[in-house]
Amino acid sequence: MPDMGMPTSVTDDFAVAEDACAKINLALHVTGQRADGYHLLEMLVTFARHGDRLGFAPADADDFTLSGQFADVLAEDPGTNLVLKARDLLREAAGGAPPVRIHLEKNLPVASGIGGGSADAAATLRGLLRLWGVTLPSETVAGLALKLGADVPMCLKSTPLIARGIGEKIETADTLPSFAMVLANPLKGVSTPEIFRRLVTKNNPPLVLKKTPHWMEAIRTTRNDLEMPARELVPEIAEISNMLAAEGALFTRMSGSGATCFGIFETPVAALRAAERLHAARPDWYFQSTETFAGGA
Ligand SMILES: C[C@@](CO)(OP(=O)(O)O)[C@H](O)COP(=O)(O)OP(=O)(O)OC[C@H]1O[C@@H](n2ccc(N)nc2=O)[C@H](O)[C@@H]1O
Ligand SMILES: Nc1ncnc2c1ncn2[C@@H]1O[C@H](COP(=O)(O)OP(=O)(O)O)[C@@H](O)[C@H]1O
Repeated sequence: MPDMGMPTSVTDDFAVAEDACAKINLALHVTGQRADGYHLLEMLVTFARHGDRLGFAPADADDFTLSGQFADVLAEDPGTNLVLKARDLLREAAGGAPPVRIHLEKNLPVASGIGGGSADAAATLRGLLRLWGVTLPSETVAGLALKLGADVPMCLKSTPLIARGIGEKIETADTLPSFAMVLANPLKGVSTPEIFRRLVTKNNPPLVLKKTPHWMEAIRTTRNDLEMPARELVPEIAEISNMLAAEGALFTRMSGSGATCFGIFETPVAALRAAERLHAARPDWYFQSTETFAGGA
């Protein structure tokens, strides 16, 4: 059932717990391409209260367990989980660290444009730094994050921001307000490289945010350049966006490379009611009401 935030979790019993909040690309402009093929991006990004949840505790031997709505997808191949990559990378950077038990409650759909894997990797870095009592320079931690994925440095911050490059050049967006939102996904995984391959124009106009106190106005003038190729690949993206709009969303857009779309609603109650109705109409799809964090907190 849709809810407004983080429910109680099995991870609450762990020595250290961390939220891995969903990343929402409010805007994503593709402005060029690097020599190595990676695309240059300019993004306005915020984070939702809803997300995965991780627990960390001392143990006799390393251990990793999974639970949650979307655990099954990852349970097939736990050894390749980004959580373990983050653990191993941090342990190496710290010059060794004791065994640890990690639990991941997987509430976010996988490969869905809201950066669940990146948020889990970032939460692992934050959680293990705390559990192990390790202090590293912030640039070192940011470097480890970027090694784990382009979105991981942003997820490390989990606060509204503008990111450039491939996501590593970050400035906080301190005046961005909180939004009441419904996340909607037809539960069709989307391959990020495939969406980038389908891009026709790679030198689109940059992200220009009008200096206005009305952020919704500013966001309306921006784009997600990956939405058109994603719609061609997954027709349900158009359908689910129309469903959000029909439920009263003030604004809808796809996040990242999809297929998750978000609808911004007037109030948290309006978002909750919309998610309930959408869930009743399509119980096989994913609808989640949530609120995003305000900047400058
Ligand atoms: C599009 C974004 C926007 O926040 O989010 P998601 O859709 O993943 O949530 C990210 O830039 C996703 O970055 P990242 O997390 O590194 O992408 P991956 O899934 O690892 O896919 C990597 C592949 O996608 C292509 N790729 C990715 C990022 C980028 N800036 N240019 C690219 O061309 C490359 O072919 C690369 O090998
Ligand atoms: N903890 C994790 N959560 C989600 N995906 C993971 C995780 N660890 C590894 N992956 C792999 O990373 C890929 C991208 O996942 P994800 O971060 O959910 O994508 P997106 O950024 O598009 O939402 C998936 O195909 C999955 O196999």
